[in-house]
Amino acid sequence: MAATPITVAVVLGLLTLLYIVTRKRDEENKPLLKLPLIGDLHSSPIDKPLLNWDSWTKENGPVAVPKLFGLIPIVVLNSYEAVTELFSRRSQWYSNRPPSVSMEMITGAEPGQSKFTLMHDYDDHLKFHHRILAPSLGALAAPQYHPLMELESKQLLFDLSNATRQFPQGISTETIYPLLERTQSSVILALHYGMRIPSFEEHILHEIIHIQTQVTHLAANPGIPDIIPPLRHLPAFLSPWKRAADKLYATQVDLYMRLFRHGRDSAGWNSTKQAIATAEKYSKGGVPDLDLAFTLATSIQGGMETSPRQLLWLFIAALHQPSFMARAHALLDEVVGRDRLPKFSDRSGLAFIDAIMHELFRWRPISPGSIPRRADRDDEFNGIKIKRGVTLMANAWAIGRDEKVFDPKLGDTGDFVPERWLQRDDGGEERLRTDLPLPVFGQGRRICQGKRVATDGSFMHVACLLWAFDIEPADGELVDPWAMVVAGFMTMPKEVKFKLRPRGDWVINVINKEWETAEKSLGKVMGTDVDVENN
Ligand code: HEM
Repeated sequence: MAATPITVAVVLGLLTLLYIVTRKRDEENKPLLKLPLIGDLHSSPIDKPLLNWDSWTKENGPVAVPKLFGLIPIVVLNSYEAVTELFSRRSQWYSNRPPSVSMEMITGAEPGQSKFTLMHDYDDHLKFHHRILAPSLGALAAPQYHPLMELESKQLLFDLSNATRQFPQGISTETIYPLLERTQSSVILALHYGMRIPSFEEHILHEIIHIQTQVTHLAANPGIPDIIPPLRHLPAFLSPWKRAADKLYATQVDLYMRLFRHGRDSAGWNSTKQAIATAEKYSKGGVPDLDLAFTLATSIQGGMETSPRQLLWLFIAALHQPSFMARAHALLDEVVGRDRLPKFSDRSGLAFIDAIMHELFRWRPISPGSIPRRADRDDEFNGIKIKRGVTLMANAWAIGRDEKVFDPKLGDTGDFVPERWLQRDDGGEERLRTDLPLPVFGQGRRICQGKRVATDGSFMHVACLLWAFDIEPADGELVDPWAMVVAGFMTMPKEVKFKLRPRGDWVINVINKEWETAEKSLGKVMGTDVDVENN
């Protein structure tokens, strides 16, 4: 039976009234309103949002308590010291996310129990799901997924070299983006489900992107039940939100279970098989397939949308401060040569390329406000009161510019200076610094579970792109490194046109030869069907 609009309006009105009255009666423990994952702090002004954050951080110091929409207090952590103290040292009180009714409703879950790892409360269930993910996203899995990343980088170069022939006068970031998106989607889907994405036109890719867009939209924009949580209890026939949430849940179950079965039944190692093996080993009563399917799906959400946007900033850095390119080219010629593409086995000799990748994540963190946390007790830091239940955001933009951590003597923190990530070891060799943070991945118990996959993949793509191409301004095009757009809770550069030129004929020859002869069967690329924890 469908409810009439009048019934819905009346029930809504009553519930709103009830909610306001109960809140007034219980001022002390009043629930905080649901926040969008990222609010208007960085989405205004629309044009250059982070320019605003820069001066705002300088004015406010290490911790600021602005009001979102002028109403809701939110604690913003602007220094490495503040985020380390709260999210790492006091992590038992700062490891939950702010409540999100929508994200629970679209996974058919109770409060705090969203089936997405990202939004679940930090309890035993979540710890166990982190445990399930760890072997397939960490160091043990790297030898399994490195050949996959090398393969996808080869296709990226092959696709890009074709595209550069089509656009000799200049190629735009909008033309390149789908090629980067295909590359990363193929890495993530092959890693998780043994499913390569050979072309951007693949139907399954668009099915996933379509669902992700709906989920990200809900995560970034509060719905009415987020503002009036009791609405979650309305039955579907009275609630348009419940009907929409149930529909999105059913669509997700169908998709994630199809992906899960594909992973379980396909040839070669992948994260689905690893998750099943890990769950069987460590759980007493077994883990339902649907739970595993959503846990794996959180990683595809986190993994597919992020890295391609981050990589676009490489082109902006190269156009804005091109001096690092000559050094990168000389190093790649010396270590890799001109007869083959870079491989992971070259990495120890390519510290400067690793430094470029790290600087990219610091200079233009694509999720500058990170993913929020909530305070689970009344607390105080540096004289600033933090009220229980309040939302906290780690300002990755400001933390990456914290001069107590990133020494400005090594380069202005506003500039793109890869050298800040290098130091000499006892033998005089230049090595990547491992003592500096990458704030874009968060910190403490809820740190990004896919950080290793993201940085390994980005290293390989940056090495291959710089090995193959010169990046130069297109005639008459000015590059503004501040020009960016906000997409969901991420930022990406505004469209810009530039020249992407193969560094010589040898580049095309090597790319064509390596792509033609590459092993593309995942059963072979991903190695044998093993539990990596037993290796
Ligand atoms: C450029 C790439 C990426 C960025 C910038 C990024 C950023 C983040 C951030 C900021 C968080 C929240 C951290 C916190 O609260 O402290 C997060 C969580 C997460 N990320 Fe990533 N991520 C990236 C790639 C990936 C990849 C490749 C995967 C998996 C293959 C992944 C899986 C996850 C998961 C499962 C969580 C949830 C952790 C939790 O809430 O307990 N991410 N990511």
